[in-house]
Amino acid sequence: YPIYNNTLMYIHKCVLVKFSHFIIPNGKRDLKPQDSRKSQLSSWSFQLAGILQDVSQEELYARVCRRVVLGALDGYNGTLMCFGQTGAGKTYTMTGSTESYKQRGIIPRALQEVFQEMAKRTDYAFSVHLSYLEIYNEILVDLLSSLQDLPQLSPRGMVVVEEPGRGVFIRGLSLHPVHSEEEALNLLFEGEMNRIIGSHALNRNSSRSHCIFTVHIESRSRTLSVAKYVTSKLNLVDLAGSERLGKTGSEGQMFKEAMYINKSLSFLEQAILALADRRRDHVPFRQSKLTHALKDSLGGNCNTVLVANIYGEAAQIEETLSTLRFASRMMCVRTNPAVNEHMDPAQIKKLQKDVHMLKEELSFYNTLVNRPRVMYEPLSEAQLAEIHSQVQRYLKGSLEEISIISIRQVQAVFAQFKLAVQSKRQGEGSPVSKKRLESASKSKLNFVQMPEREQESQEPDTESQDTQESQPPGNEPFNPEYVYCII
Ligand SMILES: Nc1ncnc2c1ncn2[C@@H]1O[C@H](COP(=O)(O)OP(=O)(O)OP(=O)(O)O)[C@@H](O)[C@H]1O
Repeated sequence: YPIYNNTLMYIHKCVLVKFSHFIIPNGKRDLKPQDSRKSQLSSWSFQLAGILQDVSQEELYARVCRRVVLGALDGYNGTLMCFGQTGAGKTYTMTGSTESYKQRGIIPRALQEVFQEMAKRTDYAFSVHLSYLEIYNEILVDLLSSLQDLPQLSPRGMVVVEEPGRGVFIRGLSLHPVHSEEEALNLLFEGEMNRIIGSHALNRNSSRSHCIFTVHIESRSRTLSVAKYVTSKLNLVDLAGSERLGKTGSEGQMFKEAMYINKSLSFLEQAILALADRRRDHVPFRQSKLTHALKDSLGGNCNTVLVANIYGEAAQIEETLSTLRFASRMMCVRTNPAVNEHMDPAQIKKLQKDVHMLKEELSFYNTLVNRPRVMYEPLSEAQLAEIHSQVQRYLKGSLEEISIISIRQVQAVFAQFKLAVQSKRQGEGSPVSKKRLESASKSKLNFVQMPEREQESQEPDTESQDTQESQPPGNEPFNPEYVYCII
């Protein structure tokens, strides 16, 4: 790819990171910037997932983000993070341009997708909350705090905390329920506005901060009354631009801002290096507010995508190389995405109560129809042995029928038949050992849910069915092929 072409204003803006080969052009010595005398290299290669050159916002979203956003609706945490030098297009990529609808960025598109997809998944009840955090010079700022009636917390009142079962979260950061794309977009714009107002009031540059827009999703099945529910966090991160201190000659407040940014980005890089190194068991997440806030969003069970924004100008080669180096390090971080499932204690209690009530109903019903022997507890060893013996006697013809007393018993009988067929096929013959009997009764579900093809192959043809029907029950020799006809 002809990256260093001075005629290009932006080369495309986004390099995305995962496995593939990205090569900066060979032998373009003339395009090497004047001030990189230290390096004699004129070509570099980086392991990245792909390069997006001059692509539309729509294509970028489809290729890089959609998978992560849909994953969040299934219960996987997701992080989409833009990284790169100042002015390389991170905010454009993440939020987009206000000039036209077509140029909207990842966040508005992700919100649209979340609500559209939720409307399609009618079997689930979703709830969505939003938060918008800014980290400026190691100070946490809630960009949506103005929307709450609660007294405003001072920045010092907000802290990054970790709790078992809840993971990492910011204590004091406001969470806002949203029910439609429109509501969610309003909050995004409110946050953006607060970011600008805050930066004017405090006389600081709004682009010199890290921003984390988080979509918190919770889903519960509407059809199954299970105590299980699923949660996820979709973090959309616009990092502050990296910049060499010497290059801009910044001083005063700008110098301080740049120092904080570089420090936090360097801690981010250290955390990523540690995450990528399997021999390291400690990852220094607590070194900065940024890494601490992103602790469970970089590696672990999270779907993480880094979008590295770069300039296509030769004069920016130092920053471009440093961005790509960072990106290729991120490539080495192994993640193991997993659904965040939780059990709702209140729902568990309710289900236990329901089971208790149903058991009482059943026992009442059994008494009415004079069936007091029915048991609903798992079968004991003695009961399993009795079933084993009954089935053996039935197969030999010495027992005419097995009386049905409960569903559990029917399942254990079925499991016995299955074992008998299997051992006959393997030429082992009966009797079936007690150990196999126990394991068969445990595997009753497998038996009930036999795959269709297996069922088909074990079903006798009509002819043999007829033959079997015409045989008198009782003293005929046991033919396992017919067992499933009985079933
Ligand atoms: N792909 C693009 N197409 C058109 N304009 C773009 C593109 N990328 C960025 N721009 C424009 O370039 C300017 C700088 O981009 P942007 O503010 O997104 O950079 P940034 O990396 O977020 O900078 P900073 O680190 O200072 O926040 C903006 O005016 C933006 O609209």
